[in-house]
Amino acid sequence: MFELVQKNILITGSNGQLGNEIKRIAALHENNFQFFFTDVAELDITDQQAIEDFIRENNIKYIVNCAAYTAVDKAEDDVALCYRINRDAVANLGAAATNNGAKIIHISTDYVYDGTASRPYTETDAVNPQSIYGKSKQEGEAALKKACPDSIIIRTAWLYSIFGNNFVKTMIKYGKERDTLNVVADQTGTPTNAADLANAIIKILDYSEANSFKPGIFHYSNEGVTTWYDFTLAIHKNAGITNCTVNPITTDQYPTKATRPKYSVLDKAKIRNTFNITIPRWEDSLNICIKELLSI
Ligand SMILES: NC(=O)C1=CN([C@@H]2O[C@H](COP(=O)(O)OP(=O)(O)OC[C@H]3O[C@@H](n4cnc5c(N)ncnc54)[C@H](O)[C@@H]3O)[C@@H](O)[C@H]2O)C=CC1
Repeated sequence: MFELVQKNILITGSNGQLGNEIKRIAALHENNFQFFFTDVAELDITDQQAIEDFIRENNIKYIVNCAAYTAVDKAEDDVALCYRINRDAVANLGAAATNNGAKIIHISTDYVYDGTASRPYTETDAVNPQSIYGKSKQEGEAALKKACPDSIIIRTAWLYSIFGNNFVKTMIKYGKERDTLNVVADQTGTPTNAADLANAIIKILDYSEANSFKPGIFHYSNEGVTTWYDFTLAIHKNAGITNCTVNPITTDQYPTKATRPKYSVLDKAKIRNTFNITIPRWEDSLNICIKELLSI
């Protein structure tokens, strides 16, 4: 008789934007997968022994690492902790996965690039991070590949969600409170609705079960290109905010501790073609998120 074997999946950092979005859709996939949702209180990824024990005791087959140190500017001063979470803990996860025959899907960032390109980055382009956060994530990728060659690394960008704090929520808040707002117009990239990335991750898990695990680096953001300024205009339009004038400014006019890439559009042909994933445009996904935010 055919026996359905559920595969156990550990989601780390599940109280964050991406982790919460995976939680939301997990129920639809419980026939194939049993999810173990954890965050730092239940499972601190810097605790190597705890990670080893958890993976072994729960017979984990896949780890989706959504845990990270994500405070980009704060990281410039909080260097040791940033590296502990974004590099050393990722190496530990990799070692624990290898020791226990598990596979990893790890999330990385467009900040591994220096942003000097003038065409979309492909996964084979040289990395050259310009911030502590970017460096820590890039070194995390390298440490993971060494500790667990059977890993998928997804570089994403400009993540937002109905959960947590993010640019979309902040611009809605400021748009309601202020008459004018200055937003950087010379940084180009693509926003990513974390719900879309969560769907892509589930699709990769399904694919891995049905076919084979395809290790490597992959890009994922929504489709299209924008700047923070144009993104803000779209946010306000979708949210029905009409009383706030948004002024375009340059990066020099808005200094931040951490250097951001000027250009970080990601080429996504590899993830689309490998896993047969359809990627929504950023305008459509923004519309969906804001509709949901306004209904809460
Ligand atoms: N937010 C963004 O704009 C972007 C994020 N990314 C990457 O995407 C991934 C997901 O990001 P978000 O969901 O936005 O992050 P988030 O900041 O919303 O969530 C991160 C989660 O990790 C948890 N965490 C931190 N330290 C931990 C530890 N030692 N043990 C266990 N959990 C710990 C936090 O409690 C939090 O719930 C991260 O790898 C991030 O670097 C990549 C590009 C852009």
